[in-house]
Amino acid sequence: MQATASQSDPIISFRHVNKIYNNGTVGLKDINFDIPRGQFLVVVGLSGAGKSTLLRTINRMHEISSGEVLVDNESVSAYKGKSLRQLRRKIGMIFQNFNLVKRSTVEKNVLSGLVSYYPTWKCVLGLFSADDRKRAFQALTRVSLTKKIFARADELSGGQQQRVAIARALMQEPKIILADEPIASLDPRTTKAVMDTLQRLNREDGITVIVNLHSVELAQQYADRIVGLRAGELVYDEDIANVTTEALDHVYQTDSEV
Ligand SMILES: Nc1ncnc2c1ncn2[C@@H]1O[C@H](COP(=O)(O)OP(=O)(O)OP(=O)(O)O)[C@@H](O)[C@H]1O
Repeated sequence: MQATASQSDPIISFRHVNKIYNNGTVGLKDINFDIPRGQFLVVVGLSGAGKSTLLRTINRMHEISSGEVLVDNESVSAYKGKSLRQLRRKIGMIFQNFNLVKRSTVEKNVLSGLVSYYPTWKCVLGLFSADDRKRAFQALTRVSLTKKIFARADELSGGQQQRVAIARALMQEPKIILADEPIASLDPRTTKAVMDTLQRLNREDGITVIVNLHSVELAQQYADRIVGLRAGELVYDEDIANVTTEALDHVYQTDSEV
């Protein structure tokens, strides 16, 4: 599938997106908004508000029930097989629990970001080209972790492991990074290192970054724009210049308080 987007088009658009889980739970309710290329967007909201669901509709980890999610002007629902793999290549994803192979080296974990480019057996046997190993080194340079390249992943701190996960995503040369609560299990110092790394990739490489966060303080510190979800609905959407703590508090009211 050929992307036909120009630089001024949004990189992602939500058009009347609804997601109802099989058990009837409403995940998302009539979501409508655009994300411009190169934005650092933070999504906030109470636990269960729909933040993870929203993020996962972008790379089709979750299927939507109705509406449209567009990436580069193409509806992601239309992608199948090879084209779906290509869509997922341009979207890196970072998880709260890092999703590393803990007994493998940092280098092998980073190289596994190429899994959609290599046959699985080559990945399992670790048969990567010298060129790709060079790229893995460069990706680790971007997250300031080259010294740990031959360490086992489980020898690293949580923050370092998350930066390995970011380096792994960089191997895909992503246009978009989705980060689902990337700092939820980290202490304040390592949180800063991870958020600073995401900010650097956004500013220096122009990668569009979308981060789900519980912390309003961090959201205000890093975001270009904050959107807020409550019970699957978009209830807040402001550029950072217009964000006020009082208005954000409204996002965190429970249904009985609204
Ligand atoms: N696989 C699923 N099946 C049924 N309901 C689900 C499923 N995944 C999520 N939900 C429900 O959908 C709603 C939105 O969940 P989601 O995980 O997107 O929220 P969240 O804002 O990311 O929460 P948290 O901050 O706790 O991660 C919640 O009510 C949740 O219980």
